[in-house]
Amino acid sequence: MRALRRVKAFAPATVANVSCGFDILGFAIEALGDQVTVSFNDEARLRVLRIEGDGGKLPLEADKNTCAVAIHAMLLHLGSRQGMDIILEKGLPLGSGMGSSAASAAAALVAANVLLGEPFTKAQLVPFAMEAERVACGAAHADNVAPAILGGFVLIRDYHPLDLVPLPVPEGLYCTLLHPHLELRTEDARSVLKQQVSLKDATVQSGNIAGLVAGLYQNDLALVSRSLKDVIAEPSRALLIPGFYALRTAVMQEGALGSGISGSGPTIFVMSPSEEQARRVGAVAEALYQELGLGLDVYYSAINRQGAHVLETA
Ligand SMILES: Nc1ncnc2c1ncn2[C@@H]1O[C@H](COP(=O)(O)OP(=O)(O)OP(=O)(O)O)[C@@H](O)[C@H]1O
Ligand SMILES: N[C@@H](CCO)C(=O)O
Repeated sequence: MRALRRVKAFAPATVANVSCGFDILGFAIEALGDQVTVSFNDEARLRVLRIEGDGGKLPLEADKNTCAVAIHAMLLHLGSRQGMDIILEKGLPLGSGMGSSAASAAAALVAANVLLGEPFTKAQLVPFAMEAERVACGAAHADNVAPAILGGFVLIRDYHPLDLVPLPVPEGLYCTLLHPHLELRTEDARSVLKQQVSLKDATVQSGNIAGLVAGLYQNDLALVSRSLKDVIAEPSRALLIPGFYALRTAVMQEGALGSGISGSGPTIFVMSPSEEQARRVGAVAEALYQELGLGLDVYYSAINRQGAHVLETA
């Protein structure tokens, strides 16, 4: 078989935390994502040749761009000095809470892995993408990169050692993503979190994460709905998102299953039992934000079950 010279891959946006699963749960969405093309070079180094769609905001330096940082971690593990060129087509808004840095790293890893003849399974790529998250936001959290690579819902049962548990996706589950026109850096949104949790809050949060996982397994959307609550991160972060609680009230009145901050925000995710319901929720949210005089982008999406995948090879 002829060796590959170039691989282009896509990785989806992701919703991390999913309310009660701070740093330990995330899911992938269909609506948008990043594309990365990786090819060999003879320079024995990684080069980010071009970035499109970022408005010139992202770094081309290989030690700062999450595509190159992730591939570097992978090559280091292999003991390889192979040079690669990277082109990033950014489909995700920056600092949105939709796993922008993770999508770049995930797409780059899947492309580079295929280029190298697939020395790694998809799950084995996750630790390399976590190194990219460390560079992007100061914390090597896996709740965006794991679902971006694997698709669906992924639970991070433990980080030491990393124990990933893919979870079932209930039929009909649909997501509305409400992206207010502001940028919130994950690093800043992590800095507002309290470092101590009360026993009472730990108990409430444990009940909800267990309920959410059980709801996904049992295809029980009522249980999913009751479990979409966060008493740990949301109370501190909601203050950074204008209209957060008004939006929650409005979408719940419209029949949503639940809502929460997507990752570190400012995007708010809303879960619905059908696409039709998700669209009604979006319309209500748009009207409310218009009333508040604020800008809002709305995305509708099923849960992405495939995760990062190859688009083209040459
Ligand atoms: N390819 C990339 N290389 C380097 N930095 C990136 C890349 N893509 C995004 N970033 C930056 O990484 C930082 C952290 O991004 P981050 O993924 O935290 O944003 P986000 O979309 O808000 O996601 P989330 O809150 O879900 O983690 C942002 O400042 C963003 O501009
Ligand atoms: N779990 C991370 C996700 C960031 O997208 C956080 O909440 O900071």
